Amino acid sequence: MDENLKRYIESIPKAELHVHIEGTFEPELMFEMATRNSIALRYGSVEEVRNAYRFNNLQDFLDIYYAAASVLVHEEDFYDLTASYLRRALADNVIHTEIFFDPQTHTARGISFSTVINGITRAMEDARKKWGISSKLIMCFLRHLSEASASETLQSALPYREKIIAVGLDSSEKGHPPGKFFNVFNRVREEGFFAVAHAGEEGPAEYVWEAIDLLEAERIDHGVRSIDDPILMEELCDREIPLTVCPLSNLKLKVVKKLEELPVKIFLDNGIRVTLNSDDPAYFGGYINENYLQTAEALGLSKNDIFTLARNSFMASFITEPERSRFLEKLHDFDQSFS
Ligand SMILES: Nc1ncnc2[nH]cnc12
Ligand SMILES: [Zn+2]
Repeated sequence: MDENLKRYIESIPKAELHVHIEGTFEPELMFEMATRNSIALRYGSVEEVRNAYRFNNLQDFLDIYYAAASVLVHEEDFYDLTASYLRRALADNVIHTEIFFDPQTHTARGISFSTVINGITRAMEDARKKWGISSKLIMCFLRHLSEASASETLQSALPYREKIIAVGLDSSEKGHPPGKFFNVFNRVREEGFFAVAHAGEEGPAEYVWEAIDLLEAERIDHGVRSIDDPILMEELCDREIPLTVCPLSNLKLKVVKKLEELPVKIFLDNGIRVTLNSDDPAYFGGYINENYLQTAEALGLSKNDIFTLARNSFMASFITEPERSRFLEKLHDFDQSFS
């Protein structure tokens, strides 16, 4: 790739809107925590762990991802995990990030909700003070579990409502349509949270319709299957509903055979607020800049496309309007002074 474009991608200020904190768990840190918490891992070395990261679909990945999370026990573990992601994101010039966490993965093994959320949010606060990185937290319900379990999780979250900006839906998509969570998402919105949902990753465009019409999701995570439905594409454009696309994730989970198949350029050219994100960077071989670089290379994206993607990331984020103006100003200043 052109050196100038590479430098532009690497240095442009951007927001990350789709990253699972449990998916940033690097094998080195996993071993360190397994040792300090006296938990046996089923792998003997970091290399063995990395070798196991070959997936044929979303479920293959989720099985390993949930197993690895069992090493996270104490508030300090959640703190360290979050701090190390934030440090890494900053190196990619992420100035704002909206982080997912999956409380049910932890509460199901007897870890309290407070341990998880206090560790994560303390690291977010410290990173803001130390490094100036802005962040927000999104709680996800695991869609392979019941709506009743999601409701219980929402109840546990209410004492921490000030720490959570939005509620989402993740895990195994096929066979678990958004409509399964219709009632709990009504409560999510009544309680004042924004709603988001993973949809149209492995599941059909119909699930994207359900997410926007039944759950009233304000942002769709992945959403790449929207390409199959021109009326849905128009709807996403008209209602300004952003998509948080995760290219390396889609490649590693075989949602696409090669990055050239990703409809990112088509979404851009149709005025859809598409953004690029890393999803589970420790598992998929790259943080956000690597996702931008490989996508730009595969799709022949221009500097102007990159600017639009970065601008979309701020337009699609759940920040206040003064914060958005401040970030957009930074973006424009960067673009003006880049040479
Ligand atoms: N790509 C993904 N899809 C659904 N659930 C997830 N949890 C973590 N990564 C995910
Ligand atoms: Zn995801």
